[in-house]
Amino acid sequence: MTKKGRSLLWFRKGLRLHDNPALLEAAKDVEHLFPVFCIDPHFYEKQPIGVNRINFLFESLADLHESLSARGSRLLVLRGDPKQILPQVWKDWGVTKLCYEQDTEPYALERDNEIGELAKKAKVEVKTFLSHTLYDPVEVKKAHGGKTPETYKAFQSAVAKMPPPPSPVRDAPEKLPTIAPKAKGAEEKATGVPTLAEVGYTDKPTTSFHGGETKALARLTKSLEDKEWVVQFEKPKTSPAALEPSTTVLSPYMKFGCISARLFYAKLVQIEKEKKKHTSPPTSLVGQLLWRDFFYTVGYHTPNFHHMLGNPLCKQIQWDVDPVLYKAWDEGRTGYPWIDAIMVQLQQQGWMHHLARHSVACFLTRGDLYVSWTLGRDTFDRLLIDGDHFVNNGNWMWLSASAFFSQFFRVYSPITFGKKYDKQGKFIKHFLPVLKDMPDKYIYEPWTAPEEVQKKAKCIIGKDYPKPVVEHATKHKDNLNRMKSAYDANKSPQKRKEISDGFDEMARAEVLDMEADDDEDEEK
Ligand SMILES: Cc1cc2nc3c(=O)[nH]c(=O)nc-3n(C[C@H](O)[C@H](O)[C@H](O)COP(=O)(O)OP(=O)(O)OC[C@H]3O[C@@H](n4cnc5c(N)ncnc54)[C@H](O)[C@@H]3O)c2cc1C
Repeated sequence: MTKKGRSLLWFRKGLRLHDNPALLEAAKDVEHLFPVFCIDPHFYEKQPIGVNRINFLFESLADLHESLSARGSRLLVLRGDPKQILPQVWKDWGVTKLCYEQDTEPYALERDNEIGELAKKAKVEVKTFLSHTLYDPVEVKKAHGGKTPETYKAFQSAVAKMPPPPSPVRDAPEKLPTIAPKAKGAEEKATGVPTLAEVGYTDKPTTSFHGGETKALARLTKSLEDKEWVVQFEKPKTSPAALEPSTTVLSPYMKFGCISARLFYAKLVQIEKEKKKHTSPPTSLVGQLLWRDFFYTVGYHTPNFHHMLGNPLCKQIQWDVDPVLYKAWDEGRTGYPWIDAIMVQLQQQGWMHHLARHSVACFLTRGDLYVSWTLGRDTFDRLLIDGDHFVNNGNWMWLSASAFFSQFFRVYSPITFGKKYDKQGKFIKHFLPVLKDMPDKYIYEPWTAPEEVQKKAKCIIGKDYPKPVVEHATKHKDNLNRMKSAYDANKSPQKRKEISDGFDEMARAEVLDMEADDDEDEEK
């Protein structure tokens, strides 16, 4: 049988050849296959993305290009708005079928709807596949009696009624159809990936985590090597202060789809079966994957999930608009070494442990600074290499006690929490070398060190390292009262509306534009 059609495989997330149903479909029974990635200005012009994250993406694309090349194909990197460039290339290349993995983020839904319409007009067949999550959010809602599961428990009981997550599909064939040799402009586009400079970045990446399916699979294998560690994994028992990460650091690979969630899940379930005795959700590793799916499900079904205003799940809270405090937090200058070291880790590595994220998110919002969670979300979105729409928004709402979690009186101390894991403050000294000679006794509260000690440590507080921007002991108590009033107000629809109406979105935007002019929470 001679193969005739030409298909276009559009990579967006899902930057992998394993467990990629869209790829299998695109490669099936066609003469030529065009694997395409569009560098969409939407993602890096409208909102700044840190150099570590964009570099991680480019490394992932380069890896994909290599793996495709080994199979006789290549990655065609196009630049521009996919709504404009895809119709152009499918016309130029005579494409008859368009395949891609579904993306449920709001921007992607709108974009893909428009592209679907354009394809229909051009008589290009469209085939899409759900392979970024374990479960289909639409099916989960159905299993929950047509209601959105708004708690992890509700999500668990919904998925318990569903068939288990689909097994990963087979790997890409060893030989893929070639791109059509004379397709207009295709050869020039097959140059792989632009350099950082070409897309306007002057800084060099600083993270030690590198993108790509090859690295992702190696990391998965290494993470699961010690089966005892896997079956005994309990997230709250892993250390946020470990310099060698105490969890898998697979999140950036999951974000870009360099690793399949279904493959990760299948491997965990296999190990659990083999070992018999194992920890359980929510704290086990399987539990971590379910958290991800939970946020994807609830986020998909909640309008304005990424805003406070117009978001039915989110408590309306009159957060302070304080550019000075926000910037101090964003730049790691709060004067609390535990908080600042984590923020420096974010800038340098683009990744922090989950409980470290808890600490800084609580500090920015209800704990200390009383600044809006959406500002913290934006900082994370800019700097995290795993910055993920649903997971980031969901966790920020959680930590600010705006949704999902309501025990706002349980506040992380910026002084004692880190100490439980790292008495000597090795983590702090690593990320804040200015404090490296500060005696252990003062490392979490250097402003309490006598002048002589500060001099000896060559770190004068207020000069070499900032004084605390707020006094935790008093501020967190004031904030508790404010949170209590906010929670009371949210019980009345009228008062809730008054808070929303009074919240100044413009002031919030100005903060973003401005150029630098007792302990434990519920742990997951
Ligand atoms: C304020 C805040 C913001 C966050 N923003 C993000 C984000 O933008 N992107 C992101 O991937 N994670 C985010 N997290 C969740 C979590 O901190 C990271 O997923 C985790 O620390 C990644 O490290 P790991 O891969 O070693 O996790 P592991 O513990 O090894 O877990 C395995 C996988 O499970 C998933 N996972 C783990 N914890 C969570 C969780 N709480 N919610 C959802 N999925 C989870 C991740 O895909 C992770 O790779 C955020 C947490 C907080 C508190």
